[in-house]
Amino acid sequence: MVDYVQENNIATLWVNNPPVNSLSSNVRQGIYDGIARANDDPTVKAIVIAGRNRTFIAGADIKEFSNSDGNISVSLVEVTDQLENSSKPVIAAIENFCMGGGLEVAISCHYRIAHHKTRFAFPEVNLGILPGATGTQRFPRLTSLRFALDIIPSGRVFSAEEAFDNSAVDKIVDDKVYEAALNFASTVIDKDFNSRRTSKRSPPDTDLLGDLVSKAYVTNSKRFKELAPKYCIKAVAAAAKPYDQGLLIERDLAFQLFTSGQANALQYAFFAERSTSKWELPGGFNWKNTNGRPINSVAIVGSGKMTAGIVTCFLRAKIRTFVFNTTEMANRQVFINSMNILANDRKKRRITAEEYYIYLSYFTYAKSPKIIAKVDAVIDDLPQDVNIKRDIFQKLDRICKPSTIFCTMEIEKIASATKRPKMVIGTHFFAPANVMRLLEVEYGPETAPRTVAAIMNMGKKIRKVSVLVSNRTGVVANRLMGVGTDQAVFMLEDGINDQRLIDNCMEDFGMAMGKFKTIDIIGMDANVDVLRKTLNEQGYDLDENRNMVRKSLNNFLHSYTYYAFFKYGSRRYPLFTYELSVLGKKGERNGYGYYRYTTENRQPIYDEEIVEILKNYRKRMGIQTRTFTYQEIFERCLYSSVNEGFKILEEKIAHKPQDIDVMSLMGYGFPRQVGGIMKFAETTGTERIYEAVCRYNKLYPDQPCWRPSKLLERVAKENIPMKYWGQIANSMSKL
Ligand SMILES: CCC/C=C/C(=O)SCCNC(=O)CCNC(=O)[C@H](O)C(C)(C)COP(=O)([O-])OP(=O)([O-])OC[C@H]1O[C@@H](n2cnc3c(N)ncnc32)[C@H](O)[C@@H]1OP(=O)([O-])[O-]
Repeated sequence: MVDYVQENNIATLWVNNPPVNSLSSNVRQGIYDGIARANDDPTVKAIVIAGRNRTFIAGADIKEFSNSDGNISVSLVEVTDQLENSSKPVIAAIENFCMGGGLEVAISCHYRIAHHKTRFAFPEVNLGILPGATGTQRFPRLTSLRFALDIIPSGRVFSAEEAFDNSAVDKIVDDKVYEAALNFASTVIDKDFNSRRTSKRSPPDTDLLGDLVSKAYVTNSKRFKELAPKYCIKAVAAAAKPYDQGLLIERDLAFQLFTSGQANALQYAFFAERSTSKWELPGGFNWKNTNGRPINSVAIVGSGKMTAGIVTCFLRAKIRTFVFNTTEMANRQVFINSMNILANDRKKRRITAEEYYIYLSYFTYAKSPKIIAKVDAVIDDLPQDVNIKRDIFQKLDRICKPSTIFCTMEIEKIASATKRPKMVIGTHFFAPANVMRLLEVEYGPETAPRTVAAIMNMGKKIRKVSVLVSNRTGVVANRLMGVGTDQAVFMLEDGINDQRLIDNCMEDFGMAMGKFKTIDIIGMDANVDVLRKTLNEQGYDLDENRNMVRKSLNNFLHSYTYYAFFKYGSRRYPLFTYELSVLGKKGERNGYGYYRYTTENRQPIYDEEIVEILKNYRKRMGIQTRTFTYQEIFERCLYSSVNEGFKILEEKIAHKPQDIDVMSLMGYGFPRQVGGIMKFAETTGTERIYEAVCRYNKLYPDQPCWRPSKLLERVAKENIPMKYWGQIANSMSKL
């Protein structure tokens, strides 16, 4: 784990814990013992710490946080103290990743030499903790309170150049960082380095503490539903006190965070996100035993609202991207929109000017399908009309090379229209596609495992978190969270007069956005499309009925019969959203939805008109209004999604609870500090949720989302821990 190598009078401690040299207990012990050995050896004059596997140290081993193997070794605080107190100068040779505990190790050394491409960060805040191995006290002393208050509460990654500019490293090299560190070591042998002991210094800007702290509170306020950002600010502020006092404050805050449920949930989310790449298919094919061809070129067919967002994902990954539309104007518009997205990235310094031009050079127009004949994958962004889609894909099937994969949301309909059903797969991007990291990948009954492998790898290349699901109807993430949205609409219809009440309840819980704000952002049309599709599956045609009623009655909106047709069937549908869409409210896009929006300010504004529309609606529907408790709002919005999550598992649409959690986190802004909808179920207690689901099922028999999932029933009754839920679902007979 840590190799001790001596060359002449310099000892090197090589950290070797692949893949990212995390600071597991053995590594900590190895560094500690290595420093002691070098200090005891009179022939050693200086010590270098470097990392094997072409990286320095990416931080603590997160698995050990919740899963100690009983291996008692020294703590990281003991290691950092041991480093700083070394009687011989210690030089850190830093490259690739220097994060968390790794950065705490580096700043406890006396000198730091870094490769110019090194990425530095204190990502602890993202795991619900703080740099509690003296990092909050040493870092501001080495750099400044200003820089520490920027870096530690945000967890943002910073470059070697920024590290140098802020005195966090002493030298940057373009090549061979270890050799540079050895050379550097030979220049400091026998020199006094007492002033290099970080804890002995004071931050250079303590006089500005008040202003800097206020600024940090404002900058990070959006994340204050999580405890860690606030605690990080408090801990860094304590660095203005004498070191020992600051350290006590750091320890106290670190302990409080470590034992909070949030830290546990955030660490769970870290691994859940990574676990989605370990996909598995029912026949035993999986990410390990299946190779897919690399996707080096794609064609995006169509020009919808999301096209430019999708295109930029590929451009940023330097994948040759063809945009295929039959009109030059449509192609041009996609180019302009993609250029605007990248220009914004450049303005916000997410990419450099050079990268901007390089990325754009990967864009190509295609007016004729022949131009895209040789692409590795075609991505469908055509209008929702299946006949148009089938027609175009039939043509592409004749033109494209045999290995071209077709990605569409209508897998079975496109597969049956082509002679390559094995090469047809579903990809669902979430809007805005250039921002949202979730990619839902759906396999159909005929999709080949190699096609799955190719598209899952493509997802990684375009920096998406890809979740593999089996194809049923519609987007799984929408199904998961959509049931909760329907509940919100029903409660509004049944008596809540203020949409903010439900939105606030969800936002207080930590959701990035309330239910009605989400409907507005997604757009009324998209929501009504889902309703239209659901009704189609039940044999109803929303528009057909609308036309029918229109013909027979002048104003169908006043038609009681029309609504009664759906309401008094066996199932209730969230028709109020439909009513608003018919009234011309399209959501945030046209400024009118459940809220109002102005062109200057896209923030939702409460709209009293909704109450009037609601009153008329209720009258026509014959709804007797009633009051709702906060608890009922909370339970109906969230427990309905939990029940749906269990159904998605038992129907074998998703493979494991982590996949469902990632969909809720990355597709719908579920609070990361709760871990995801399934982790929420575990924390709340499945027994409690099952009891509520049964209660609502009795109260609302016209809402099938309350039929209790068999899997939920079993895990609740037998009190089965979450780690077995996927296994049990897979052993249940297919529904
Ligand atoms: C008292 C205070 C103590 C100190 C606390 C801290 O240091 S807190 C700060 C702690 N540090 C952090 O928060 C940094 C967390 N790490 C990262 O942000 C990224 O991994 C990366 C930027 C280092 C590399 O990105 P990349 O896209 O090149 O690679 P990738 O992300 O795909 O990971 C590759 C594999 O390594 C695994 N693994 C990675 N890190 C850890 C870890 N620390 N531990 C365990 N495992 C870890 C990861 O699961 C994956 O395993 P798999 O699935 O192949 O079995």
